[in-house]
Amino acid sequence: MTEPGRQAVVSVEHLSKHFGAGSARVDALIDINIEVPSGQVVGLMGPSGSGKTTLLNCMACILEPSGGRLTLDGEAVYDDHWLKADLRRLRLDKIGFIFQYPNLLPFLDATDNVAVVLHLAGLGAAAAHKHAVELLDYLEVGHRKHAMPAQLSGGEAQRVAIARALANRPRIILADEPTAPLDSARARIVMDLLRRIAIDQSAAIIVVTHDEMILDRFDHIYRLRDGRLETDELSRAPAGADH
Ligand SMILES: Nc1ncnc2c1ncn2[C@@H]1O[C@H](COP(=O)(O)OP(=O)(O)OP(=O)(O)O)[C@@H](O)[C@H]1O
Repeated sequence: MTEPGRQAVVSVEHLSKHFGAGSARVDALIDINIEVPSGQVVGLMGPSGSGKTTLLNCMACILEPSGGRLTLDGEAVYDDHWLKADLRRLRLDKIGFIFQYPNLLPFLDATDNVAVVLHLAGLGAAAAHKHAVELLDYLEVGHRKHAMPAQLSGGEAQRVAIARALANRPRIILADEPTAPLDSARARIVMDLLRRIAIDQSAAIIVVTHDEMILDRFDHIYRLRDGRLETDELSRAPAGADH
């Protein structure tokens, strides 16, 4: 929930999404309302088929909602239709993506996996390399900067992927099961890094997860069931308060 006077970085109002029509119609999202302020990491949970990925894809402007409103970083982007012509640009400017598997380029070392994105974003090669090393240090994986993806552990590879997702300094980070392949200790390290990023970058981070071991790492948990948000949203103490 957004505290008074604190602007939501992600605001979803009365959002709906259906697929198909007539007897084949599936109501994947029904009247969803979510607000995520800066500095918060929120979880999106629910059984298989409850609408988590559909909601994440709508927030990412990858999937067009069927109705409602979506505001990202103070900009209205959807109000019963897209309000922005260039959704690709919007994604590049505002959103970082983290996936279940890091999807690193196997023929580039850790540094170049990050630098290539910075270079695509317009930095010169030397500046991209320097900033890539800074990002790897920030993600506490700087000591592996010369390692090839095949030489990285699952947790290290995910941290390199997170460094890559930060290349455009996004205010919004959307993560789809980022800790699924990790053991509990590594999952907690990744979640603690996401928290640090949310605070340092005034970002809003939304994590789809089934991982019960990281529940205490979220500021809020939103639970979906059959396309609806359950009303008994669990409010958690800010992570870090008790450890
Ligand atoms: N492209 C599509 N066409 C038709 N139906 C779809 C499509 N995408 C999703 N659905 C349906 O929408 C509902 C929500 O699916 P969604 O993938 O968002 O669930 P989920 O909670 O992410 O599930 P999981 O945990 O298994 O990934 C499901 O009934 C699914 O079958």
